[in-house]
Amino acid sequence: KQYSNVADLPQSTYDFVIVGGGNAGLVVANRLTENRAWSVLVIEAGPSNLGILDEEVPALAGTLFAPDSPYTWKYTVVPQENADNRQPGIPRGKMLGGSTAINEMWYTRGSAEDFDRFAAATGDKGWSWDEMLPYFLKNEKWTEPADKHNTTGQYNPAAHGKTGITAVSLPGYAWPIFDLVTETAASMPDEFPFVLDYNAGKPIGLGWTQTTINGGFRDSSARSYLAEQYISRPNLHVLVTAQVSRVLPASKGSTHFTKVEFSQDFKTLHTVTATKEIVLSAGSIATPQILLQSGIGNSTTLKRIGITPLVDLPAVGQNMTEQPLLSNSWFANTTQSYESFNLNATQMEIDLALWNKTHTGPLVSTSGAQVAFLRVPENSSILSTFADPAAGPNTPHIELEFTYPSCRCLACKPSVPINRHHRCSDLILGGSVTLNETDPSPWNLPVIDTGLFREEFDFQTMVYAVKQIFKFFAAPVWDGYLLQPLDALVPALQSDAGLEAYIRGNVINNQHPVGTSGMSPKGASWGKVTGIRVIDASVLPYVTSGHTMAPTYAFAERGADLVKATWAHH
Ligand SMILES: Cc1cc2nc3c(=O)[nH]c(=O)nc-3n(C[C@H](O)[C@H](O)[C@H](O)COP(=O)(O)OP(=O)(O)OC[C@H]3O[C@@H](n4cnc5c(N)ncnc54)[C@H](O)[C@@H]3O)c2cc1C
Repeated sequence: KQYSNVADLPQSTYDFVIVGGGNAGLVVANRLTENRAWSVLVIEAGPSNLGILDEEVPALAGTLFAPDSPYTWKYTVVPQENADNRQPGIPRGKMLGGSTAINEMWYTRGSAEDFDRFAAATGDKGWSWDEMLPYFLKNEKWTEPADKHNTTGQYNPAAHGKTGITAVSLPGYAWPIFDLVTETAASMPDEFPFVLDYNAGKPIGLGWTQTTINGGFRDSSARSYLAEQYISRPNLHVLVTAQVSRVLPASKGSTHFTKVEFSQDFKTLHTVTATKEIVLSAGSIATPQILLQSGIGNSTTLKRIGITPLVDLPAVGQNMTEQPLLSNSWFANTTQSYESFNLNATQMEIDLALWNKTHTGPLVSTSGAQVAFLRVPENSSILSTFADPAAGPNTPHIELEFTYPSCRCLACKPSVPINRHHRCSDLILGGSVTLNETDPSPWNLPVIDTGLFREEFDFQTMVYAVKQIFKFFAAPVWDGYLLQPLDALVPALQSDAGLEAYIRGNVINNQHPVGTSGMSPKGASWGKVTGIRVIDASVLPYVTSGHTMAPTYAFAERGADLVKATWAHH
């Protein structure tokens, strides 16, 4: 049952208390309450997802993570010295479903090598590709696209789960650029080979995007793992609009944690007790923030800001890896575009009426339907100068997202630009989440550094990637369709200096931070606490070579199994 007022909660002691009702948290809540003898409380800072139209309609996602959205945390990053000291945003979902309720729904698992590297880093082969694949399948319910088109040759059925909980489907509306992208790739097969299914372990190539869309609706973790048949379980309580400040030890100075402290008005503090475990699933920014506020982190820093250290664990909040993202836009000679409904109220009414009636049409689309996962060439000077940060030879360095013709800024209104994102999916080492030292109040936002382009490999790879995009769109297929580049891109096409300035002046974060509570090697002797487990994207030791929702689902499925195994006989 869902509660919005703490006074209505029927109990103050649960077997498990889960902090954060997002991607991972709701998987864990669902799986633990399969055991009817266990009681579970989820505490979520944001509101319920129900009744929010933008959360239902895939194409309206952009409003959910816009800076003025009520459904995101207002995190900012420190000036990024390798990106013209700009401070690109890093939104995170703040409602039931967490970031799966506001994200762009791309379902990408990463490469098999990414997971084998997790297994090597942790000494736990349970995180390897072969052992994680059953968890991907357990999460996934392969679903036909909204337009029910024939999907033969667009994915590998053998790689997908049919009976899981979260819907995954292929694009459900045919945009005109599909054929142009396919034709261009076919004319450059060495550089843009076709990949039937980038989720089968070897993602390199250009193929069709898979997304968590169910019959035209976004399928967030709230819509799937908290569907009516689950939220109605008597042993599952979900409290919304309640923000957790700390986890508290069983007794003063103890490293066994049993209580969760939270508030609904940022004045009155409440606590609930977990008799078995507290599961922290507040995401890559908030989970380390809560740990630090609770005295788990770098003891020296904690003491300096007046927090009593309980466990010295300097890695908390450190080792963030993220991905740089850059949009490159040209004007296009078409009226069939995202822009038609973004900027034209009448068109939006027509498209929304269609969506309401049939759950089909352009609004079932997320940002793109085709994607290329690529490596910089093995003989390039980049790879001879820098160590290859990828997990292996079948792991991409670059992702090119071919988005629909769109324009999200009014300045572009008279024309219709085609908008392509791409980003390096390599590692940025050294991003961090730390407490605000001048005011470490638990209700304050933490200090975030995503370390954009701190690694020169990332920058050089971005240069290479943009040049590949220029080559792709110079193909004759685009004549007559593609018009001039947007003004910002013009200098980039003219000189290397112009390209560098353009990249540094426009790169942003890709919303995939991980590693801030990264897993230690199995059996590590340091930083031990009992009573708390972290299950969310923050535990991934490195970012995968793709987006982070699918890995988080799979990690949460395995995480839930590990919790179950611990308490199987209690
Ligand atoms: C705008 C955007 C677009 C993205 N696009 C994609 C995409 O297309 N494909 C993809 O794979 N990935 C995408 N991602 C990334 C992906 O969604 C996240 O990596 C993943 O969902 C994170 O899961 P999580 O469980 O760690 O955290 P979240 O899903 O963010 O869940 C954390 C939850 O904890 C709650 N919380 C936080 N602090 C507290 C507190 N103190 N007390 C109580 N509750 C708290 C939050 O409100 C939230 O509900 C995107 C992310 C964003 C933000």
